[in-house]
Amino acid sequence: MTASSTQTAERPAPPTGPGAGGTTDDPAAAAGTPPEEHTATQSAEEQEPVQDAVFDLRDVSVRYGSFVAVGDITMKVPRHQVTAFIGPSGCGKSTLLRCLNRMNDLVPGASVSGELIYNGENVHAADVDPAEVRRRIGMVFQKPNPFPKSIYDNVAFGPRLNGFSGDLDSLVQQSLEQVGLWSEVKDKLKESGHALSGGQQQRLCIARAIAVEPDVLLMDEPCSALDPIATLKIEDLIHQLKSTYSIVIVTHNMQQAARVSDRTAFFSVNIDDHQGMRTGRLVEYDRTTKIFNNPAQQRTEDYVTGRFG
Ligand SMILES: Nc1ncnc2c1ncn2[C@@H]1O[C@H](COP(=O)(O)OP(=O)(O)OP(=O)(O)O)[C@@H](O)[C@H]1O
Repeated sequence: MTASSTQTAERPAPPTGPGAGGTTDDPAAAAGTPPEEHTATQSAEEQEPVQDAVFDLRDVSVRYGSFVAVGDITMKVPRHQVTAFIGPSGCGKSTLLRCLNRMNDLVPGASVSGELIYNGENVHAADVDPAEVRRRIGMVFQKPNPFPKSIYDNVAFGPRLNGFSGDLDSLVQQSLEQVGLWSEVKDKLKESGHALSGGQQQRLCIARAIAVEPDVLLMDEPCSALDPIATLKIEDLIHQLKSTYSIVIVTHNMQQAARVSDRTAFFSVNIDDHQGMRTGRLVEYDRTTKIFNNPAQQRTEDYVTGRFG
């Protein structure tokens, strides 16, 4: 039995959660629209403590110009576990994810306030090199994006850039083995990465990310362009990789969040009374079993049971 199927058996699928088939007094929720302006949020003290945190976010807000896309996020992300970010479209999941490795610095007009501590260091401090942050905190995107290079060169690209002086062939092999791709590609390493299937391309991108020996992997909807079989392979891979890396994944697929993650952060959108600004807020953050089986916030329950979003 695979790791992911074990998890699936232990964790009920989201639609069987506590609110499924239940009633609500909120007409907006009953109508399937989110009662955005009334979103209650969990206080930092109510969050399940994280003993060993790789990230410690303290009142982090992210703006595009004057627009606050996501506001006042306080949470600790555990080391060597999988943390899922879930929530309706536009609540700031990807924005927050991209801030963790300063990828959002590349977006014109984007700015961050608050403290985003990674292994005890503020990643936005003046003396921190964003390129080094991105080497230690790798990223895998929604759409597989191999470079227009050979399979070998895709994996070797980062180590070469970093001046890797060890045995590159071994490193490429190990990285491809870690993502379960070696046996499928070992006889065609010189062929283009684009000649692989979508699922293989995504595993190649993960191999490329881990070849530079990062500490953290950020994954932004890594399976949304894949078929169910390729998706299961990536989910199995995520289970294996978490013993080596801390992983944060954005997903729209709640069953996937339930299957792969140890902790889940549910975000939603609040509408500012005066300006009508739609700002993403962290509604609830806890162990995944709690979020899907017994959430503290009504809005979380409405979301995970499919009542809105
Ligand atoms: N480059 C940008 N410039 C201005 N606003 C942006 C930019 N990128 C995102 N936004 C806005 O920030 C808010 C959060 O967007 P983000 O993509 O982070 O949300 P999300 O929860 O990941 O959404 P989805 O699930 O649809 O991908 C949205 O209102 C979005 O329109």
